[in-house]
Amino acid sequence: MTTVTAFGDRLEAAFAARGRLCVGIDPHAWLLDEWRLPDSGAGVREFGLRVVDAAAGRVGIVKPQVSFFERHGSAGYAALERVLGLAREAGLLVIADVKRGDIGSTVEAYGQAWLSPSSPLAADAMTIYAYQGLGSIEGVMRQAESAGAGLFVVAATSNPEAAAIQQAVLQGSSREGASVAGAIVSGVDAWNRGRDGADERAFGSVGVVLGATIVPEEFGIDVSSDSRPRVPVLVPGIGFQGGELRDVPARLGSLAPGAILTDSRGLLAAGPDGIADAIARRADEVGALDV
Ligand SMILES: O=C(O)c1cc(=O)[nH]c(=O)n1[C@@H]1O[C@H](COP(=O)(O)O)[C@@H](O)[C@H]1O
Repeated sequence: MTTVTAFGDRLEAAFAARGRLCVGIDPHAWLLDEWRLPDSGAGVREFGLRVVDAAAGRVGIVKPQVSFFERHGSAGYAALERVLGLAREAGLLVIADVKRGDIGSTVEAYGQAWLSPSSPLAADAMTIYAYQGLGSIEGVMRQAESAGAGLFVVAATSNPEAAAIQQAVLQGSSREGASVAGAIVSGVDAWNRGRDGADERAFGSVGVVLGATIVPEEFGIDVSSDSRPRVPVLVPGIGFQGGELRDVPARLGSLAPGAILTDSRGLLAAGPDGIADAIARRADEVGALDV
């Protein structure tokens, strides 16, 4: 039987080696234009490969947003397979930003697509939704664990229109009275604490997504209690969406040590000639944060 290294342990190693900046790979049509690349499968492939090249050795984590590849159908998927493969060969931890969610058996099929080591789309982690109930993601959490992969469950997002749903209060369950976002974070935390060897681990393998533009406490998320293993927290929304890097540590409070600061357009807009320097500068800024 082959042993797998837990995603939380691999994340800890990535933090130690390269810090906590994550480079988003989001080939928007306007960025392809600025990068003088065609808006096609070949264009997103070239874009993705160049971003991976610039990220390798400067950061430890990348996050391809698959929607921009899906726009080009099978050619986009072929491009994505290459980008995922190159990123993993370069030693980067790859978070596939796929945002999947459904009944349990279907989520597990998504898990096979994105987390199974034998899949052509294999990544180290994927983003998911638990809006069909925390129970609907239990199977994929187990699947991720056996593959040594990670999951990031969307909890409180960076877009302003999300608050009405994510701040809503649960009724008629064991988490009665908790907000949707709060229940997701505490559910993930409880899952990580219940794993074998949890006591020795710095980080769990299931994380949450909390936008840099929001204040977690306003979403009913407890940021005062220190939990171990720590919950990895994917933090998007810096720069283009108005989130400030310097606000993140105080806002995340006790969750801050798990923070993965992710930036897409704020780096990609530097263009093909400026991307490597932009990544290096942002990595220094992230490294200077008190988390
Ligand atoms: O899960 C995500 O990464 C995510 C969650 C969220 O709350 N907000 C959010 O913007 N994202 C993703 O993070 C990236 C943000 O892109 P930039 O605003 O260009 O840095 C996009 O790929 C979004 O899909």
